[in-house]
Amino acid sequence: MTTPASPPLSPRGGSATPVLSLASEAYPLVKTGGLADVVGALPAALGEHGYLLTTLLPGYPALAPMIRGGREVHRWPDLIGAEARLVEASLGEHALLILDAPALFGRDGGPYGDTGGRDWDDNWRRFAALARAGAEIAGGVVPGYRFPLLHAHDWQAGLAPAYVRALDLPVKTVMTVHNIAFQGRFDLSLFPALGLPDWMASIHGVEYYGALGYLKAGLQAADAITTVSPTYAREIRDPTFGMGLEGLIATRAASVSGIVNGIDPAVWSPAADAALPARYTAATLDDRTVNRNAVETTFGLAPADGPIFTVISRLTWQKGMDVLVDLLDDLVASGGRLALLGSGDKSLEAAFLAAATRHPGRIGVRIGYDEALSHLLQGGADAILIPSRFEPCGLTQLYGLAYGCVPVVARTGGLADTVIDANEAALAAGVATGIVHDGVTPDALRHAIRRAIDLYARSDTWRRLQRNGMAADFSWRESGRRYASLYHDLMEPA
Ligand SMILES: Nc1ncnc2c1ncn2[C@@H]1O[C@H](COP(=O)(O)OP(=O)(O)O[C@H]2O[C@H](CO)[C@@H](O)[C@H](O)[C@H]2O)[C@@H](O)[C@H]1O
Repeated sequence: MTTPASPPLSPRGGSATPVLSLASEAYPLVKTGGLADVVGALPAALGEHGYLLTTLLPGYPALAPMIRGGREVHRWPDLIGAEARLVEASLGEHALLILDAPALFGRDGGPYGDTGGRDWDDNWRRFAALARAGAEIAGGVVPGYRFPLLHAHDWQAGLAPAYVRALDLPVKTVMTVHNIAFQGRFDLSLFPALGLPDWMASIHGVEYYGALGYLKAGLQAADAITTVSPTYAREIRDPTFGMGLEGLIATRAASVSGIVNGIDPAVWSPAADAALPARYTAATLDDRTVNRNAVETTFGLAPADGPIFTVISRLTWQKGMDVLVDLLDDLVASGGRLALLGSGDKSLEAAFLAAATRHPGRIGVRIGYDEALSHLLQGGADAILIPSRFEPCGLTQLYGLAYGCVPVVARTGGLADTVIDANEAALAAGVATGIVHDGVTPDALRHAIRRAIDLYARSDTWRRLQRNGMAADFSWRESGRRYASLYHDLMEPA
């Protein structure tokens, strides 16, 4: 069905085409990972192309001040079993709708689980409510609002395209996969509570290997599917990366595309970063030394000649942290140091802390989540290690490139698409930006770390790597254009 060509109703007026972006996190309001960065940056990226994105977010406690200061525009007495209201708010230029449902979202802990990291038992209800609200809002349930296009991010928004279909709404849908490993699987017995038509309890709807699959539902129902890099878009057709969804992705191949993430220059720019003791550009890279010294002090590293590696990551198997942690004695013996910021699997956290105890002055570990510290590390460390087994796009290598913190990455997903290995040909051609290794094995990673240490010793070559990375364009310009073109094609098919 084609969207009627009626003039778009824009909540802020004007002639921009309204799009509802639906997600469980958005920087700077709530962030547990890269999803938030992307959802937070898309409105500005698409604004340049005539689309006005409004982001619908759950009313977590962190949003309480905005809920208090916002304007109620709708109420649901029973949204998947909970009372809810919709509050209009904004953060600077970023238009927001907040789903205020205290029974679902008004609780301490993270967006998905309690303070101990245990998933909430009712996540199925919380994110079904978010998705149902999103579909209804896009369809026009709230006076003054209608969105001809709904853009759903990850499994938490995955049911939204299914609701659009079930309610037969004149809304086009895009499902973006930031990580196919997280799928939102729940017991099939919960299906009746979702309020979807019976036929959707099948493989053609939300059923998935005898369970409910929220991401699966979105992939099945959406008009278009995107993921966050071209390589990952190809990889997820393969069982190694598709995590059981490869068949569906392959079936829908004509509707799947990969659009690499950009970075938000308002947040990630070494020339204007308030979190850095010294701001710098490619022309003033010597000034980075001040930040490097701050990294040494903060992480208790003793001055030395070799490079300071950093890791800023969830400490998980996906990120290859189990392989890296076993190589740290070698990294130190080869002349490297490490400043790590991360949290995740308890056994990995303990293993990194043990390595720091074994190598005082050479390895510093900060377990936790610290946005400002992540900026200091990008602005002061020499190289960032990202040995991911799979990486849909990856943002920390992009921040590394922009900050002259040379990325050392596995050749997978978006890492393969954004870092050019410093082999002799690429060095000679002046295009190398980092070090890329094949496979996440101890040998491959050890070799990559040693290559980085050797290259670092060739200070002119290292400078060139830094400058090449800093000159590369990972702004949202091109990716924003590609999303805009997708939106356009969906709403006004040729
Ligand atoms: N301890 C810590 N303290 C402070 N900041 C920390 C931190 N640990 C991580 N971060 C920050 O969190 C973000 C993580 O970004 P990634 O691209 O690695 O995404 P992630 O795997 O979460 O998400 C998924 O979605 C994104 C977005 O599409 C994809 O790029 C990615 O491949 C996919 O796995 C970065 O902004 C990083 O600086």
